[in-house]
Amino acid sequence: MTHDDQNTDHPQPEPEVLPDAGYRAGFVSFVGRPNVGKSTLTNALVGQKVAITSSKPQTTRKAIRGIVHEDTGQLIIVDTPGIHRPRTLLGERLNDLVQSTLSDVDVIGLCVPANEKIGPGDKFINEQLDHYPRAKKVAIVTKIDAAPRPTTAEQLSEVQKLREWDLIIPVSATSSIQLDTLVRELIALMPTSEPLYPADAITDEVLEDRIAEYIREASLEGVHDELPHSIAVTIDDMIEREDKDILDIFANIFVERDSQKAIIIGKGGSRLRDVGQQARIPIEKLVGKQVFLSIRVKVAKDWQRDPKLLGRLGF
Ligand SMILES: Nc1nc2c(ncn2[C@@H]2O[C@H](COP(=O)(O)OP(=O)(O)OP(=O)(O)O)[C@@H](O)[C@H]2O)c(=O)[nH]1
Repeated sequence: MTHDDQNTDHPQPEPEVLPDAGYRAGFVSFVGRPNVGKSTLTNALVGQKVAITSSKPQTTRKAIRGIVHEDTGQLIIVDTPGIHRPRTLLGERLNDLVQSTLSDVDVIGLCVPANEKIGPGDKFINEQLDHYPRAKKVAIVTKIDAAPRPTTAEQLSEVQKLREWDLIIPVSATSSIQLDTLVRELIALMPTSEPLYPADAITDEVLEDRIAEYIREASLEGVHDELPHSIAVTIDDMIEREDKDILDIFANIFVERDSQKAIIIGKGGSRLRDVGQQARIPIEKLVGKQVFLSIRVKVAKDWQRDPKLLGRLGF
């Protein structure tokens, strides 16, 4: 992460110790329309160390994406699958998850891109935030590298009209602008607390979940319409080979219909091979060794509406 504080030649006075200064730690969740840059921001804040930590999670929260450690405190970034109007049972469960997640966090950061006008989607999500009075609300204007300065300034004043914010801040995740400031300001909004995680913890998502997510991402490349919501990935087994430094991973891609299965597999299996190749890159990076990936595509009819199947697929 770059340091964007101004440097001067003068010796800096010691930072003033405020009466209530102390270590702060808490949970933040970034919400916003699809594509506004939530994942990119999370990754940039946590750093590229998409590491698996050996430490056991100390909470039961499922969706912790990353933990940022600073001298002043700890920022635990919790993932939400996005607030949307439920159409299926899956949608409802995801919304339940959002509800329980957001009811628990200390800060909610609404992400709005600098380079797109605020629309009904942003306003809908902003209104939903009223249901979480406990959380402090922060507006994050993302992607400022992609907008001329006056446009960003205009966006900041539009965002200001949405509600009383505890903080409004412009950032760019890809150009590392204002990321240190964002971390500092978010920590300042957290309650004083003991560290909630050990200093080497970066995420407590289990390895299998991350691997499944990479396969799901790769399987979504180039597909559209309703298919994305019909895909679920499970991992059956991960086995270290005894004779070689290779990890065998056996995964399933579940779809809802035969027609979708055909799309995922592609002509002569070509698409599925691409999915495997594409997914292997981040997975090998993650596990730090060569991976052999075996993916089977299975049809679980209407799994989004079937409570039993949903349970089996991890929802
Ligand atoms: N120029 C620019 N592009 C960015 C920035 N942050 C994210 N993007 C791009 O915006 C797109 C969406 O970013 P994501 O991080 O996937 O957005 P998201 O909000 O997590 O999207 P969902 O997962 O669909 O909710 C990607 O193509 C990113 O590369 C930024 O700071 N500057």
